[in-house]
Amino acid sequence: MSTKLYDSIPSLDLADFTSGNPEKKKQFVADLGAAYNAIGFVAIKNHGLSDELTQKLYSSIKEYFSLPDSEKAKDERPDNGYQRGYTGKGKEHAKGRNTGDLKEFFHVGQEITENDPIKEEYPENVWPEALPAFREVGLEAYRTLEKAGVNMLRAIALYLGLDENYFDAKVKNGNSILRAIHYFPIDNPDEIPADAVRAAEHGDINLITLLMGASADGLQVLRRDGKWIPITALPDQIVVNVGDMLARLTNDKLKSTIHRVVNPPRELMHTSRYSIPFFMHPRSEMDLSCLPNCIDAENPKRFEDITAGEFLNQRLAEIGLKKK
Ligand SMILES: O=C(O)CCC(=O)C(=O)O
Ligand SMILES: [Fe+2]
Repeated sequence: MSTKLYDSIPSLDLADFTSGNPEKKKQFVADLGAAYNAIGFVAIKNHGLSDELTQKLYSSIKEYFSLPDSEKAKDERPDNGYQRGYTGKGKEHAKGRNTGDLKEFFHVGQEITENDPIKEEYPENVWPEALPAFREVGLEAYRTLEKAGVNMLRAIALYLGLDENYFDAKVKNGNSILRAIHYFPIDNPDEIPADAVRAAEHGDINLITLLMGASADGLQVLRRDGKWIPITALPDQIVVNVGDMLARLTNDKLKSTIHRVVNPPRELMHTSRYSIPFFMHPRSEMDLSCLPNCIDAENPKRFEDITAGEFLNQRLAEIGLKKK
């Protein structure tokens, strides 16, 4: 079967799925499935994030990353695999590489407000002392993106022939992470390793990723024919892509598309780039074994059975954030 090759990623309106019109909802599911089959990425509007919240979040993370590195280092938590707080420049590398990416980032994790034993599993969030306003805006963005993610997973469930609410309980109080990234300025490009890039090619670990700020230049996705396609999303859109956990669950029916962030031209290496992905993770106990209806003679089972928690730990070691 040949699939259509996309020159850009398709745009969809999440309101078509949520507004209660059955025809539009059905079309959204069909379009999403086709796009995920072919390229693994879509741009979404009506995701629930207001311009105001987006602006506030960006201005506070810009302020944070402008602090001296020694100040930000106080927010590092290596003992939990950097799953909360700050991660310093060059610490993370893509799986299969040793050269660190040219980025620093800050993680916000799930805050459990009800009686759920999973609270014990999660490290406390870290809130930068110098930036008290960050907490409220960070958590509001977290909850908004989580809600949009639940709706995307409902559409994905329908596409897969599952119950619409298949993922709901699995992601409730899940281990999702909001990651604010700063691709820092490089004053002298000769001083960095020759093969260092902003984000080397990789697949995301989680179920799906919802990416704010993908409109800035640099993000590219690897098309099935081996060509790199630049992502062009409008400012009011977020980009939503399939991660490795969903690829495993669906036995690659939905593929985790490899992507990267390339360096700007040499004369622009002294400029910053910011982006904020939300990595949607389920609870650690979720079984990622391939769904039986995604396995057949043409598609034999490709992945070993594993839980989400085990898979995450394996991957954190492979990218340099957790000791092996
Ligand atoms: O910065 C971006 O646009 C993408 C970042 C990314 O792919 C990631 O952090 O996994
Ligand atoms: Fe990514």
